[in-house]
Amino acid sequence: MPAEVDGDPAPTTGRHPLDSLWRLRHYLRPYAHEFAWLFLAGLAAMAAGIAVPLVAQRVVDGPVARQDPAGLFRLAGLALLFGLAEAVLIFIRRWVQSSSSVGIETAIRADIYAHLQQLPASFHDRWQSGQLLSRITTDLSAIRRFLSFGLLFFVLNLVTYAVVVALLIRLHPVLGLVVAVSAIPLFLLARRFARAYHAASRRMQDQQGDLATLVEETAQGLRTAKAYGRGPELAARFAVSARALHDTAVGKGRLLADTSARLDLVPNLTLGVVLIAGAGAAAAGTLTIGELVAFVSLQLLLIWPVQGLGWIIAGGQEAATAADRIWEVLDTPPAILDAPDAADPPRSQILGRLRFEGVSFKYPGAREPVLRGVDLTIEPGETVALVGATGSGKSSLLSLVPRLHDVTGGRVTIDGYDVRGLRLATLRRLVGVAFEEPTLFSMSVWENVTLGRPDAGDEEVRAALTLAQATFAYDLPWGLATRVGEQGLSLSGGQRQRLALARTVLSRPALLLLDDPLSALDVHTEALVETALRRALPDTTTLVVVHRPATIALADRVALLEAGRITALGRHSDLLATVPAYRALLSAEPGPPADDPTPNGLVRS
Ligand SMILES: Nc1ncnc2c1ncn2[C@@H]1O[C@H](COP(=O)(O)OP(=O)(O)OP(=O)(O)O)[C@@H](O)[C@H]1O
Repeated sequence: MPAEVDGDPAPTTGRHPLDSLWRLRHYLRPYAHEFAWLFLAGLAAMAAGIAVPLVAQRVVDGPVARQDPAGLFRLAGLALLFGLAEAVLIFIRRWVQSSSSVGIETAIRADIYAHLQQLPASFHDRWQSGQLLSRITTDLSAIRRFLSFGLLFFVLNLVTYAVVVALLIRLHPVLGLVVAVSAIPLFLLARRFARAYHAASRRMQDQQGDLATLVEETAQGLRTAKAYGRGPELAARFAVSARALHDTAVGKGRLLADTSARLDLVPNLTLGVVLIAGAGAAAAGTLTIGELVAFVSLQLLLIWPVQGLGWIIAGGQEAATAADRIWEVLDTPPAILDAPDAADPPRSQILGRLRFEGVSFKYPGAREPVLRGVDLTIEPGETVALVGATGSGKSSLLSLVPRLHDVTGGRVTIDGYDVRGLRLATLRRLVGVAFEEPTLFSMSVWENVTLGRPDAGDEEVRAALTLAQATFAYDLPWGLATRVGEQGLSLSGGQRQRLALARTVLSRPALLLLDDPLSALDVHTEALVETALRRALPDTTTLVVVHRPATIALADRVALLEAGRITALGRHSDLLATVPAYRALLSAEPGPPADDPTPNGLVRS
């Protein structure tokens, strides 16, 4: 797959609005039994409900007309029995209903979450987290609500309508046909409403996602906002977004109210016509009083299905647009996957020779490549410092090794294996990465540090913490059991970086990629960590992005990255002596123009 479409949201096609919902049908399969019972119980309850007016007809035309108390009691008992059966069946239906729809919601949520984990970093770069959050919460709730109530009542109400109309036609064909014809305006109204509501639902769900993103950004950036006194601006942005959501919600509510009123009018008008014409027919003797009672009672059974139609269509459209939004995520192909014949070499066979061979890389959608033909070989156990101006592509280069992104040209190899030909799980065990901005999850220090090595023992964890100069963790209120990360104990930037580094080294990778992971430490502590790293991991190949000359000097070699290319490679002291651009970068000296990388006789790429 070309990198340009790597992680792009799936394009929306001109499909029918309900297609997305229909595509979720395989989630119903495990609950097919429960749904079958659900519909059976629903249909049986409906039949019991319809039977009551028919019994009433027998009562009026039979025992009441003949003044037969015994027959009256018999038929009244029968009506009572139908009523009881209806109540029991409704109870069974509700009982079954709750578990299956929640089960389906949970299964879809699990799939979305698993898929999000597989999607490449470029997908997450471009999707707002609030949009993902709203899909996995509110959109799924809309689908659950529709599966619990809407779908069932849609089917039951349709069947009720058809059965009742058939019975009405049997009772009195002309009046029955009047009721049947009333379905035409109902259909037209419902179709118009469905279209308008579909658009409003989608707008509202997108706006909910925007609002969730805003709230998340505000929570994360609260300190910055306060420091710059930007609270009022953020509040104003929030108010605009909240107002838009409010307006859409009100519009949707009014659309539903307006349509419900029109829908309501149809059965009530029909009832009026039937009452007048029915009374005439009864007077003319073409309809018995009992039949008229049954006709009107049956027709009253149609009031709720018609009244509920607006709600059901609204719920169906909300579920359909929610399903659309969910498929936009699920249809995005996970571009970075295991190759079919992916290699899985044992760790003991990997020495750790890292090579970038003519590596080029362009972010999806970007006009210019960030890296253009990078050639660099790092020998097993060697430490190379990667140096370059801000934005020169250092982090991008590192991200290609564990395949957070894939190269768009050339290749990256580890001991001759193209990283794209290694199993992802193997690759990520071989490569340990520590970033400048460390992520600590809302878990204990122990869980955070052992994330890549859940089997690590006390001694190994202690050694990793010592190496990363992170033994402060033992002095936290609950020692390593102290919860950190979001909603956990607040740690300083340097403390977080050292815990993240301990996590990286604990996994004993063959290759260590350190993306300025000690920037928050003082120079002295940084040097302590770097020296300890080299002593404790002598066989580990290390590529480290650093800025301070004292730390750079600890590396075996230094690579200078300029405008997407390695323009100089050699020992720190040699580069200082011979490469003006390098000297300029590490001091306050102005360097040569950016388009004139002059590496002065050192290894050039
Ligand atoms: N996810 C991304 N999507 C698109 N462009 C990106 C992305 N990340 C970085 N870039 C662009 O790629 C270029 C190189 O960024 P990169 O982060 O690799 O530089 P860097 O050398 O590590 O910078 P620094 O020293 O400031 O961390 C920059 O111009 C940046 O705008």
